[in-house]
Amino acid sequence: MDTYDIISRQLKEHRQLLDQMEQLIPTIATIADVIAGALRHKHKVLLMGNGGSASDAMHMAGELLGRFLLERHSYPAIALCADNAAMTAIANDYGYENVFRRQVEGLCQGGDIVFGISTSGNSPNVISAMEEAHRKGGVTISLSGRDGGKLAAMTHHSIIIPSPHTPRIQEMHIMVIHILCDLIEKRMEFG
Ligand SMILES: O=C(CO)[C@@H](O)[C@H](O)[C@H](O)[C@H](O)COP(=O)(O)O
Ligand SMILES: [Zn+2]
Repeated sequence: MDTYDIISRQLKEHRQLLDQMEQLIPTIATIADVIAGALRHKHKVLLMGNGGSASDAMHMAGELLGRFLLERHSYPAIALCADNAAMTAIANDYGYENVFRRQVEGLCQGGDIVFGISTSGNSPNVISAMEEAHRKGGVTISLSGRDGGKLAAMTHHSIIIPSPHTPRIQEMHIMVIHILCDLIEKRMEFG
């Protein structure tokens, strides 16, 4: 396959997947309502993911804490993957599987949103953190891909991107995150 074909195939995969996103509109709207409802009741959002999904978690936390498009007050959000000292200490002392679980144990209060991002839906550290979130009374939301894995099956609200390709799943995840931030901001500021 030549370079043109490689690029063209990836653009086509992206376009075809984008066309399938319409079916997720009701779920995206519900999740935006759930997050805005929690923020209105003074709860916070805890986010997590590995690799590219760690970037997505930090990206979303930044949009909520800073702003998306509107001038407004800050919404409380913490990307659990962003604290290098906590991540390395917990990984070193308790194992990588517990890097998010331990932070959820310390930070999550009943009604908080716990938002996990995993393309496979099977990253053990995200799944373990979601189990802890349920114990603490958190409301769990997942973004995944493929068949959703264990993560989609266990979270209260779930969006599964119907693709087997990790990069394509991640491209749709960031789009969903931007749409969520837009809806959350509008619901928070305009009701
Ligand atoms: O960004 C990419 C691939 O596009 C990678 O960094 C990828 O996020 C990592 O391999 C992750 O460890 C994959 O974990 P997950 O999405 O299955 O939870
Ligand atoms: Zn990536």
